[in-house]
Amino acid sequence: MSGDARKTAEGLAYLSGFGNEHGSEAVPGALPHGRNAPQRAPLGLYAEQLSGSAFTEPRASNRRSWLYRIRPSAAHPAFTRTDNGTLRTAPFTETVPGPNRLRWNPLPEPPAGTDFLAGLWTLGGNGDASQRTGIAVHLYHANASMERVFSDADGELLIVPERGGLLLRTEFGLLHVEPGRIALIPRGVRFRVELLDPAPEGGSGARGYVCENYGAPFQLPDLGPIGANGLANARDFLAPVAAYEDVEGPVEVVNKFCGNLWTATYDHSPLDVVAWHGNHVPYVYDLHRFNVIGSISYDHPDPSIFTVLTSPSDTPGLAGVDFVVFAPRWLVGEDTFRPPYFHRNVMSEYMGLIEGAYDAKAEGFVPGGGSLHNMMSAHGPDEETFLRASAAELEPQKIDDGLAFMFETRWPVTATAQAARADHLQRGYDDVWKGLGRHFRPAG
Ligand SMILES: O=C(O)Cc1cc(O)ccc1O
Ligand SMILES: [Fe+2]
Repeated sequence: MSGDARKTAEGLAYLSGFGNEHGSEAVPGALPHGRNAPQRAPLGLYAEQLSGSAFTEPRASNRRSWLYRIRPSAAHPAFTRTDNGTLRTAPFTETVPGPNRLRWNPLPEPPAGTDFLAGLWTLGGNGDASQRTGIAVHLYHANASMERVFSDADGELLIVPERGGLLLRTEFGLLHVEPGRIALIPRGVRFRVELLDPAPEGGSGARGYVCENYGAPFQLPDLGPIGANGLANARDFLAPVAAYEDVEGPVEVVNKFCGNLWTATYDHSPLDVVAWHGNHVPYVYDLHRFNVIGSISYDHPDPSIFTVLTSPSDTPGLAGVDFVVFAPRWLVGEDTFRPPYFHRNVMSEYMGLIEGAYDAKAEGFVPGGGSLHNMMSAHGPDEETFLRASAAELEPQKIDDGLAFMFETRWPVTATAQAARADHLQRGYDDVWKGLGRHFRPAG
């Protein structure tokens, strides 16, 4: 194992900037200059391109990286099928998509020895992985570090921890992510997840959410009249510096391909990239860096103003999925009902809670849980929130007691069978709106 690969999460070095042409070498001289594929790559390494877009996609959306590695990725035996566990993939056909509002409590405790991959539990999703459209919503609960290596050919992985820190050992280097931060692993990039804190505060194991995005890679949203700065600033996305494992010996590598898990035992670690350059790279981002923009006059703005990352579709403004964060902010709206409004949305909304509480729900929406409000399903503040906000004194108010997020997607989300039948599915969620009675007084 190289010195770099043995680093802990503390003191990791990063490269700042989203979408940049980054480059890094763990050993001086490992990264070639002036060409990608010299006749003999430096230090006896193999040169290999990893393409995240078609070769011919427009420059603005073209993604690839060049990796300089001890062994070429091609040097591996055949993959064989292995158990998919609780992982499911689009098209989702185990249930029919429904108009009912659904809400779940956190996942139950997994058996001892559950690593991140085994701990992935699919809630639902849309589209078709082999057509590269749509998303899957997964939750994870793990209590063991991975010893195997994983890569996902079906899509990129947006990891949103809710409990416990993770060290991600990727082909590109090491990333540290913890609750309040997110990680983005591009399609096809191999990585291993190690738990930094086996007994985090509030419970055992590491928990969180994953958006598996089969569609166009996440990018920063356009800012329009907001201007050149704001929301998630590009420089706050951090890519790793090169760090490699020089390990000879059996390593299990699991590959998710068109919905199934495939396994092969390599005779070396595939995390053996000594240098790399390119823009198809993993990132971490601290959600506390999000520059929240909102109304300073009246009305509650649409939550698109809170978009951190968007996966665009062929129709401008219509995202395959938006990742939206409800971060601490001031509310100052005058003569305004300040919490999220009642609404029906053509987009479908999966929401999760990283910590604290969410301003539309007084109770029942808990960290590690989640809610699904599918296309056109009516939702909004629960009764208690409605009554409180309708009567509130409209002083400037700091909302800083929680961190919630939303995966908002253009297609309805179909639940998996395990999600539709789960014990931790809350029965009676509709009741949170039941008491909203009539206040209509025609005479004013
Ligand atoms: O349903 C939700 O809580 C998410 C949401 C938040 C908001 O501020 C406005 C609209 C919306 O869908
Ligand atoms: Fe909503």
